[in-house]
Amino acid sequence: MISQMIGVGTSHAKVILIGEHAVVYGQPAIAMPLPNLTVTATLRPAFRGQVLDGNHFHGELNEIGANIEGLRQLILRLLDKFGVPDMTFTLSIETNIPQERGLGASAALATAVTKAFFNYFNTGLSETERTYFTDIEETITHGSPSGLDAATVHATNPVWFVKNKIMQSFDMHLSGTLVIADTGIHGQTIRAISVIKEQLKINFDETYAQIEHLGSLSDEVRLALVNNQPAYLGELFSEAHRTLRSLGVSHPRLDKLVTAAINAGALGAKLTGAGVGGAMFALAKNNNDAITIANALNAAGAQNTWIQPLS
Ligand SMILES: C[C@@](O)(CCO)CC(=O)[O-]
Repeated sequence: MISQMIGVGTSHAKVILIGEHAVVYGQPAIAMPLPNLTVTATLRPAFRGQVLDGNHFHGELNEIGANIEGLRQLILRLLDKFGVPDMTFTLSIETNIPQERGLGASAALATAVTKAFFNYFNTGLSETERTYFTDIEETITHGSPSGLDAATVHATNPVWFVKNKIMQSFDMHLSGTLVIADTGIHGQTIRAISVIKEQLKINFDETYAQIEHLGSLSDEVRLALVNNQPAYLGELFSEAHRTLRSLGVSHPRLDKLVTAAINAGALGAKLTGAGVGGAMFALAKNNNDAITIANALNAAGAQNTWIQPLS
């Protein structure tokens, strides 16, 4: 196989606007790309070793910590696919996506690494293959992912997603700005998913009704995005946060940031991603309001904030 001197792959973060958790049970969800938070993987041949060199880890592939087992398994599968299990290389990873905050860092990393290998071996990468390889990492890191993260870290538009059924990008026409804030606490996808599984065991009817309610909020959010109804959209986001909180996947720090955003003039706010830590976002009317809200979030203890216009 003819290879390039180096192989480069990039991908970006995502924010789930609505439908997290409910998407695991077949309800629709909407997520959008965050193009300013990116990851770049660069694969270079080396004289010895199979070395990962990233901001969050450095070392031999076989000695790397258990927290990146998903990435290790993905790389082994890629080496296998290209028939070079013993290839010696350095894989450099540069990223500004915060890890384990529900912003798609692991799916973005898996996609960037997959692209770097395909690029190195001069091979076209189909969407099916990209999803297949990204899922190898995601399944180990997150248990049984819905596929929403994997779909959105490669998208250029918002994605309407129903597990194993629909993945559709759509245009929104909303005047408004998102302010995303990091609680500084690691989100815990596997734990958060099991919180809801437990709730279903204890009280199926009520829990399932809440999951369906989140699904119906996704329908409404899509309409509000397309019809430019920011005030209504804000209410829908806040209602989703209340529902996720009553399902047990919020966190006092997330609730504090949601309240701070609303008090600072946000139209609505909610956690995003799996919750139990991680990130939240607020919807601001415009960029000026977004700055005021970001300041309020920082004052309320956010570790970091990002402003993302919606139009
Ligand atoms: C909690 C969840 O809905 C989102 C995690 O980013 C899990 C999933 O969709 O796989």
